[in-house]
Amino acid sequence: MLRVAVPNKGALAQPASEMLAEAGYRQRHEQRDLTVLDPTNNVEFFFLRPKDIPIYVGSGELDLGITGRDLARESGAPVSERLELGFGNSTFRYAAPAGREWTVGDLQGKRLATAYPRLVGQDLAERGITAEVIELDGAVEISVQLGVADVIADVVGSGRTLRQHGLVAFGEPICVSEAVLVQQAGGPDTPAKAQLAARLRGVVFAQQYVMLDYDCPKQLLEKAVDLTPGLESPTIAPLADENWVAVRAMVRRKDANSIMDELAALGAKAVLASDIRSCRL
Ligand SMILES: Nc1ncnc2c1ncn2[C@@H]1O[C@H](COP(=O)(O)OP(=O)(O)OP(=O)(O)O)[C@@H](O)[C@H]1O
Ligand SMILES: O=P(O)(O)OC[C@H]1O[C@H](OP(=O)(O)OP(=O)(O)O)[C@H](O)[C@@H]1O
Ligand SMILES: [Mg+2]
Repeated sequence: MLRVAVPNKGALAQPASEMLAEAGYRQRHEQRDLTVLDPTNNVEFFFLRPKDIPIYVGSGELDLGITGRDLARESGAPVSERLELGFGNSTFRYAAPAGREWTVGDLQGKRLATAYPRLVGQDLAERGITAEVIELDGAVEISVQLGVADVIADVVGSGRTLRQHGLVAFGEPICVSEAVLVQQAGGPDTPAKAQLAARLRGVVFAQQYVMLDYDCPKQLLEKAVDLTPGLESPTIAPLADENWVAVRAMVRRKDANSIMDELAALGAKAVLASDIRSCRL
């Protein structure tokens, strides 16, 4: 039976479970459940703190886990990334009170609060900077206001929390993070691990694309196909009106609207975009 760790709380919990459900796996209905058995797929899911997941996976007790890249690096556990999952996107950055220009050199001798002491310690050491690292568990942005720190290093998503507390980020991000599927570094690969990864890859990929359908006058087909080459090549189907064809092709979600604009300008009609839920390529 494949044993898989899933975040039980926090920013990754819901999207991780939704992605697994989309990939056909049974997920918990009760927020407090710590395990769910999926006998159909021969998988047992363990709902754990995202910070602890690299420890379980790195030790080999669990086969795969979903966590943040930043947390995996912070843990120091021997895990490797198998797949980027495209949610939980954040940067891990230094921040300090707004109102002056900060540079990383200004960190020298400061009191620096963080929930990621290992990542920060490594970064400071690489830069040859000495600072007093104050380890907190969360709500790090408020520590400056409360007087226990001069600067912080923390996760930035939208940047709203920093702004709310009068802080500005500075320096290059220490880590650019997203949710990742991790496995034990150098651990054995098995068909069961590969199957779960392939199913998730199908969902991740599907989320990055939409399916475009449109009607195209035959004489414009070549130009239209240039705009929508699809993965292999687009499907072209005849219409009752022999001067027109129906075209179907996958396009990147981020490009979909501009391609639709161009198709409409070209003379295509009934240009439709629809979601793809999963795929195998
Ligand atoms: N606001 C956010 N936007 C994007 N990603 C985020 C955000 N907050 C956290 N993350 C990411 O989610 C992952 C887990 O962080 P999270 O804050 O959920 O865990 P935690 O701090 O251990 O739990 P909790 O906040 O519930 O105590 C990390 O990889 C982090 O980078
Ligand atoms: O840039 P934003 O979109 O505002 O998000 C960033 C905030 O979100 C996370 O906090 P979380 O809710 O996990 O609380 P925590 O600090 O207690 O972990 C993170 O630690 C930041 O504080
Ligand atoms: Mg948090």
